[in-house]
Amino acid sequence: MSESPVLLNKHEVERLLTYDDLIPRLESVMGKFSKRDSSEIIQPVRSVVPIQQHSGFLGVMPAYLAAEGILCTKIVTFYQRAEGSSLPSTQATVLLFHPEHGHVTAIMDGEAITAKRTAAVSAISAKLFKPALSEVLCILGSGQQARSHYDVFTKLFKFKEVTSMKTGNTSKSFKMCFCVCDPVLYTLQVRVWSRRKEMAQRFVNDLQDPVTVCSSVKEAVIGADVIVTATGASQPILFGEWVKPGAHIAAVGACRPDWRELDDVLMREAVVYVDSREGATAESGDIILSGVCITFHQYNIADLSHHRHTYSTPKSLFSQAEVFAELGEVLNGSFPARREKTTVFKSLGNLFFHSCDPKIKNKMF
Ligand SMILES: NC(=O)C1=CN([C@@H]2O[C@H](COP(=O)(O)OP(=O)(O)OC[C@H]3O[C@@H](n4cnc5c(N)ncnc54)[C@H](O)[C@@H]3O)[C@@H](O)[C@H]2O)C=CC1
Ligand SMILES: O=C([O-])C1=[NH+]CCC1
Repeated sequence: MSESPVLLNKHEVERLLTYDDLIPRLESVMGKFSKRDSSEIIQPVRSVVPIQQHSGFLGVMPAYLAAEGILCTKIVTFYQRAEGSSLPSTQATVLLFHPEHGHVTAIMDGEAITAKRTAAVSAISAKLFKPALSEVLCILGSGQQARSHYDVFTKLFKFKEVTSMKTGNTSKSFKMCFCVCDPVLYTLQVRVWSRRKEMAQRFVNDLQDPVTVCSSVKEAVIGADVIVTATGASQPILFGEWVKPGAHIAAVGACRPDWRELDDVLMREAVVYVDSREGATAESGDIILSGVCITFHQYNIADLSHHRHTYSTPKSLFSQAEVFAELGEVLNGSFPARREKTTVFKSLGNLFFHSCDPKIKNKMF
């Protein structure tokens, strides 16, 4: 009989899964995933069961990494919760299997995995696409994802080095000036917006460093270099006309085909990157619904008497946003990072198997 599976609770997963390990591992597996070599990685688009009476969903996300001997699945539920609900809106469990014998070897809390994985992938997108000089980070939402994004973004991008300074600068964004021509360090300014201002205030109260609470999305995003959208919104909340040209948006919410966080203008004008092309086509309302509100199609149909007629039905004045590349395709060198443009990274969370990282596996044996 097979041994009992190892159980890893949220606290243990949080301790074992560090951003320092997670980020390079994710970069490597995303690059491999985008090569679609099924002898290396198999991960189909997740299956999702709607739980209509309770505004929720159950997702099953299996994956197999042959070379690393990782066979696993995440089981996740996500709900649209009322503001201030004490229940988490995303909950998950990750199961690891013995690839040869098929028994379960580990059962891990997936909430911490989901929070850290998602934020780490967004941070990788920001490393690749954010403007070279990024001083203002804006976070829309104040929940679990907002917090993990705050943690990793401020860890990675807190201080920016400017090497070309000739004189000391008195601008308030500069924190220290060692001496003329030395690198100058300045603090990243962080702004946060949430539907209810007190929720944003509560978010900020838990943090060490100063963060500005904004009263509107517009106020929060104007002039921002990097914007994270991590809300449960199902209608656009971020409008392209407010977004600074060249900014980078990590769009984390709106993971259903009929949910959106970003408007058509932004989706059309930005260069759009995704975690998985198939996932984006099946699940991203920001992509699927962009440009479809005003539609007219013209097509010819041979009728029964063999005369061709032109039929007019709604046709797109604006076509659907196009996916430019997967993050993995940039990481593996197949597509460029168009940092000079406004960029959107539309995250759906299809990649999670990095969480079964060697440290967690070591813990099991
Ligand atoms: N891309 C990915 O890999 C993942 C995406 N998600 C999605 O990210 C979003 C945030 O997830 P969590 O932080 O776990 O949720 P949460 O419940 O902890 O936080 C949700 C935030 O969105 C706000 N919000 C809810 N409805 C809103 C609306 N209609 N308009 C504006 N703000 C609204 C809430 O005030 C709260 O600040 C959800 O849509 C979730 O499904 C979650 C996990 C992974
Ligand atoms: O990757 C994930 O676990 C999820 N993505 C969207 C909701 C849950």
